[in-house]
Formats: sequence, C-alpha cells, structure tokens
Amino acid sequence: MALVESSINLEVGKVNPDLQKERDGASFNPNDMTLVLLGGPKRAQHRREVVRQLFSDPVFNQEMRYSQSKTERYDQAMHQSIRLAEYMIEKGWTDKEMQTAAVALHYDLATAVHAVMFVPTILRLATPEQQAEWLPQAASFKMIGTYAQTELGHGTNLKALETTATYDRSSECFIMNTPLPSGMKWWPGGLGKSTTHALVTANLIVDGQSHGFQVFLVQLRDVETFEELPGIEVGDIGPRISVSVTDNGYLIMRNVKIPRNNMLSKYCTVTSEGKFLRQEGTAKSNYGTMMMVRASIVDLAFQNTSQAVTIATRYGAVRRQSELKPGAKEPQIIDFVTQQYKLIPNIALAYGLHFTKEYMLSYYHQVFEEEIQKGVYDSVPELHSQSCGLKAYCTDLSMDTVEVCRRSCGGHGFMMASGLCSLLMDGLGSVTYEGENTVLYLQTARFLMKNYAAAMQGGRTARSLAFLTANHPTCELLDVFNLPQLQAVFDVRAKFMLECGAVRMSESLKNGRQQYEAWNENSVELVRASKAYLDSFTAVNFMKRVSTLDIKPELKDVLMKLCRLHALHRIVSSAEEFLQSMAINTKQLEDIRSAEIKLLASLRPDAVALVDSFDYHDQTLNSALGRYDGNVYEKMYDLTKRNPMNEQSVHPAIHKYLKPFQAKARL
Ligand SMILES: CCCCCCCCCCCCCCCCCC(=O)SCCNC(=O)CCNC(=O)[C@H](O)C(C)(C)COP(=O)(O)OP(=O)(O)OC[C@H]1O[C@@H](n2cnc3c(N)ncnc32)[C@H](O)[C@@H]1OP(=O)(O)O
Ligand SMILES: Cc1cc2nc3c(=O)[nH]c(=O)nc-3n(C[C@H](O)[C@H](O)[C@H](O)COP(=O)(O)OP(=O)(O)OC[C@H]3O[C@@H](n4cnc5c(N)ncnc54)[C@H](O)[C@@H]3O)c2cc1C
Repeated sequence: MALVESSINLEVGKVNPDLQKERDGASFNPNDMTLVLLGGPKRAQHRREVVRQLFSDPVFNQEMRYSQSKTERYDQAMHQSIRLAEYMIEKGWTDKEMQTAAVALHYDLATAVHAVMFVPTILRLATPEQQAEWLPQAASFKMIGTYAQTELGHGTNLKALETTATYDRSSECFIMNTPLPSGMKWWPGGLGKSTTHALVTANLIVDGQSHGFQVFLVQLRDVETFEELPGIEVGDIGPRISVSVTDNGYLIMRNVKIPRNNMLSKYCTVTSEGKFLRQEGTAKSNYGTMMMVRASIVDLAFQNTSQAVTIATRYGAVRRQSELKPGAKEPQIIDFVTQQYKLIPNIALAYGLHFTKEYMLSYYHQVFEEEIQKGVYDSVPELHSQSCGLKAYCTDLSMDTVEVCRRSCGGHGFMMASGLCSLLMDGLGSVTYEGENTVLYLQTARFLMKNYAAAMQGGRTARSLAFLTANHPTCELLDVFNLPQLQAVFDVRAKFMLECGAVRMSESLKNGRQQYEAWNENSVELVRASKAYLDSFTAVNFMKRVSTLDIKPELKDVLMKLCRLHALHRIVSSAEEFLQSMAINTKQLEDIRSAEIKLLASLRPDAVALVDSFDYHDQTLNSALGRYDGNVYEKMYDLTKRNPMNEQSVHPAIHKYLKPFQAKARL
C-alpha cells in the first residue's frame, strides 16, 4: 500500500497507469490547490481527519447503497444519523464536524431536515427561553424535527397556505387544523417516519382575524413509543425520483391543541389575552430560514458539480476507446476534443461555483450575523434577491453538468455504480425545493427591475448592481483573454437584458396593462434578465477572486485559465444575447470560440489534477468510474459479483413460473 499523504484517500493500491501518467504530468501539485480551496492547511487537515474517521467506521460504508431497497436504505440512514449523534458524545464532535460529515454523506441521513432546517429555524425565530427549552432536546434527539411548510395544494404561494392555528383564549392554546385535502402538509423531509415534532407554518387566527403565516412547534408522536398522538395523522408520501433515503411525509392535524408558548416568538407573539404583537421591520422574518437554506444550496450545487466532474474526468483518463491516429493504440477518451469540451468547461464551472458559494455564504453571514442581529435590515432585499437567484442559477447549471458528465461516460454512466445517477436523481430536488427555480428567478427580477428604475432616475443602486451606472463603451473586447475587458462584456450584456425587461414592462403598462398583467406578459424576458445578471455576477466574481489570490504562480496560472475559459464558455452558451446587446460582434465571437478550444488544449494536461484538488473521498463519490486509483473495471466486476441478483445462480422465479409452464407445455 502506498501512502498518498497529499490526498484524502489514504490507502491506495496500484494506480491505473493512465491515471498515474496524468498525475505525473500536471503543472501543479493538487494538494496545494486543495489548500487554496479549503482555506489553508489547518482546515484541510481537519476536514480530512473528520472524513477519514467517518469512513473508517463500517456504519458509514456506502458501497452497497445502490443495491439496497428503500427500507434497507432507511435502516442504514437512521443508523448513520444515530451514530453521528453518538460521535457528538463520544468524540466531542461539534456542529463543524457534523456539517463536514453531512456533506461527505450527501445529507443522505434520516435526520437531515432536523439539522438543516428544524434546529436553524428555532435558532432564528424562537425566543431565548424557547431555545433554552427546545435546543437541548433537539441536540439529544429526544426531539427530532422537520420543517412543515408546503401543502398538497400550495408550495410556492405562501400566502395561500391553508393550515390554521386558532387561538383559544380560555385554554391559552392554539388549535391546529388541516383543511382537507389541499391543506395537508406534503413533502417535509423526515416527516414520514423519523420525526417526533414539526415546525408547522400555519395561518394565525385570533378572534376570527388572520395574522398571516406563523411558525408553531407541534408534537406529532409520542417520544417513547413513536406512535402518532391523538388528532395527528402522518405518513410517507410514496416513491419519488431519488435514491435518497429521506422519508418525505404528509401531515393532517385535527383539532390538535398546543400551548401558546409553542408559537416561535422572537419577532411576533400572541399575549395571553389574545393580542398579536410584531416587532417593527420584521414582516418577512418568518422567511429567514428559506434565505439561509437557499444560500447553503449554492454550496450543494458546487458539491454536485465538482463530484460529477471528478468522476467523469478520471474515467475519461482511464477509458480507452475508438481510433484517433490511424493504426495507433486506442486513445484515452479525454483526448477527443469533443470529450474535453464536455468536461473541461464544467471543471471551470465547478471552480466558479466554489468562489460563488464562498461569496454567498460569507455575504449571508455578514448580513445575518453583523446586521440583522443588530436590527439593521437594509441589506435584506439584496440578500433575498441574490440567495434566490444564485440558488436557482447554480442548481440549474449543476444539474446540466451532472447529466453531461453522466452521458460522457457512455453506457457505464447509466449504471448506478457510476455514482452519477444518484448525483442526478438526488440533485434534481434542488431545482425545486426551497423555491422552484423559475419562481426564484422572478424574485431576483423584481429586485433588478426596482434597481434599474432607480439607476435610470439617477438614484443609488444596490452594491452588486453598480454596473448599471458604469459607463462601458461597447465592443471594446480587443483581447479575449483580458479580464477587465471580459468583465465589461458581461456587464454590457446584463445591463442590456435588464433594459429589455424594463422597456417591455413599461410598454405593456403604457398599453393599459395592469402591473400584474405586464409582469406575467414579460416574465420570460424577466427570467432572461435575471439569468444574464447571475451569469455576469458569477463570472465577474470568479475573475475578481482569482485575480486577488496571493498563491503559488503555477496555481494562479491554472486558475486564471479556468476563469477565462468559464467566461468564454458562458459567452458562447448565450452568444445571441451578447451579440444582440452588441457587447461583442460576430468577429469577436469567432475569436472567442477559437480561444475556448485553445484553452481546452492548454488545460487538458491538468484536468485530472484539477479534479483531484477537490479532494473527495472515494466513499463520498461512491463511484466505480471515478475511483482515485482508476481501477474501474475491477471495481465494476467486484460490485456486480456482489449484486443481490447474482446471489443465486438460478433465480426462484425460474422455478416458480418457467418450469411449471415448460412442464405443462410438454404434456
Ligand atoms: C445549517 C446548515 C445548512 C446546510 C444546508 C445545506 C443544504 C443541503 C440540503 C440538503 C437537504 C435537503 C433539504 C431539503 C429542504 C427543502 C425544504 C423546503 O423546500 S421548505 C419549503 C420552501 N418553500 C419555498 O421556498 C416557497 C417559495 N415561495 C416563497 O418563498 C414566497 O412565496 C415568494 C418569495 C416566492 C413570494 O412571497 P410573497 O410573500 O408572496 O412575496 P411577494 O412576491 O409578494 O413579495 C413581497 C416582498 O417580500 C420580499 N421577500 C420575499 N421573500 C423574502 C425573504 N426570504 N426575505 C426577505 N424578503 C423577502 C420580496 O422581495 C418582496 O419585496 P418588495 O419587492 O415588495 O420590496
Ligand atoms: C425533494 C423535495 C424535498 C422537499 N422538502 C420540503 C420540506 O422539507 N419542507 C417543506 O415544507 N417543503 C418541502 N418541499 C416542497 C418544495 O419546497 C416545493 O415543492 C417547492 O417550493 C415548489 O412548490 P410547488 O410544489 O408548489 O410548485 P408549484 O408552485 O406548483 O410549481 C409548478 C409550476 O408552476 C410555476 N409557477 C408557480 N408559481 C409561479 C409564479 N408565481 N410565477 C411563475 N411560475 C410559477 C413553477 O415555475 C412551476 O413550473 C420539498 C420538495 C421536494 C421536491
């Protein structure tokens, strides 16, 4: 066994020679790049230690996951959740280690929503007294919770949610009710089988008057027996696209009484006399958890993208197929330029998403920790717009990438053992949950249109929209590799697309349409405007971040190539908008296309090192194709031998159906 200290994968046997050749020929040391991505040696070492500890425990072994039934998966996922809880006690793991472990396990835990939404919502919306009562129970899993907002009839339109919480002054309780069938809660993760409690969003009604949706802690099951409590009906909603274990559930409440204290009351409360009180400026405070999770999903999009390109790139180096040079040995498939075009711009995207999620998480923390906590809400609209837009943009691109990577592996990409099918099926949820992507692009558009109008009237724009007032002459792209010139090209196109949306809106309004009619009529254009802005924001953020990194020259060199390739590829992908806005002309588009192909050639020798730098443990990838050692065929054979279908050499169905038929047929 060779010790590969510079990788998270410690015990690596003989490495496939083609993959080894790739590693030997790289222009930089992937370990150095890992340190840049993870924020220094201390953090990288910590992450490696946590992930190695995790996967040295057989409970977390993922290898047979794809052959397990839903019930077996659920059993293992509950076992894993509880094992992690034990680690908190036995190993002193804190939220930091738990977060690292959850990412390494793709959040595929029976208690994922408990960690990702239930506890964070209590932290954000509960009073200190409520937190003191509930958080210790949540930490010890005496209380396992979910976030129950979506209903069968409504997910997007929160104002139309039907569940009610009616205040009963005589008992000082809320009475929770589910109007059937459209008002039943539908989708919450873990609700089906795993949870004892739920944070239920419901219309607060006091003396017949509605006060909009509020959040209530409702106990669903007896914490000892796990049986449903009176008035509660819960269950799993049934099969869905995904190999993930989550027991998404439904909930019906019939006259369920909960104490007044169970309304999360940091920002609003109901007094014992039935008076509704709300702190000023906090109208959207109940939407705060969604903002946080949307910001975190940008990270999830990065994880999905970088894992997919890791698998497909390593496989591309190992797989040999067809003929390139007549009569010569079959080439590695990554030597086909069309294959490089599938992989290398997506490696660049993965790096771009890394810097995007760094931005998003740090901006979220800045606004949440430093501003909102001090009662300053000025940046909330911008944070809402960016967390909606980047969640949508990054998950859309990440899912496109996973599918391209899957197809780039040919037939084997269709096998669960590729690891790419589960990335796709589980990842697909991310374009819908926490706000359906089109709906989120339109939230961003709303903010963009307001800022555009302000800019046109000489007013101030939000920080991230300074380009609206900047003066960029068109067609100044003299050098397609020049970052400031590329940035100007993106800004010109984004500004133009916003202008198109704004002009169309004002024309519709001039033609007598109501605001809501004008909005709907022009919504396709408005979504385009949002995407153009987000394209620009991520590309420019990538360029700026890389330009300011103080790192080894060989790392900087390769990162500069990546951010250039990303920018050029995004231009080519939406060429008609760049041309229409006159950000570039057709000659420049030709130059950009040629430059893109040149960059592929220049990045080709570093492709494997670039994906190694993401430093994924083999068990996180859980892919026969993307293994660190590249022994793809051996692993596929090994898994196939252990496939439950091969346990018996003759399947019982043969004796059950075929043999009796053959016996009858002989008569
Ligand atoms: C701790 C570690 C965490 C790690 C996480 C890692 C993630 C990994 C995930 C893996 C696990 C999987 C878990 C999956 C969990 C999924 C959970 C769910 O889906 S749960 C279910 C998720 N469900 C959804 O996401 C539902 C989607 N729907 C919605 O969010 C809303 O209905 C809406 C936003 C579309 C409209 O709302 P509506 O009330 O009709 O609003 P109007 O349009 O009338 O605009 C009014 C004004 O409000 C403003 N504003 C709006 N929002 C916010 C905000 N957040 N803030 C501030 N402001 C906001 C808006 O800008 C506007 O301002 P202005 O222009 O007037 O000045
Ligand atoms: C895997 C998964 C996990 C989930 N987990 C949870 C959970 O833990 N807790 C929870 O409460 N919920 C959860 N959800 C629910 C999820 O948040 C909702 O499904 C999501 O917000 C979308 O809402 P919807 O289903 O009502 O879609 P709809 O709004 O019905 O969308 C259908 C179509 O209508 C379009 N549309 C709707 N409104 C507009 C509009 N205003 N403008 C333009 N187009 C519009 C959409 O673009 C889409 O094309 C989960 C969902 C999934 C898939």
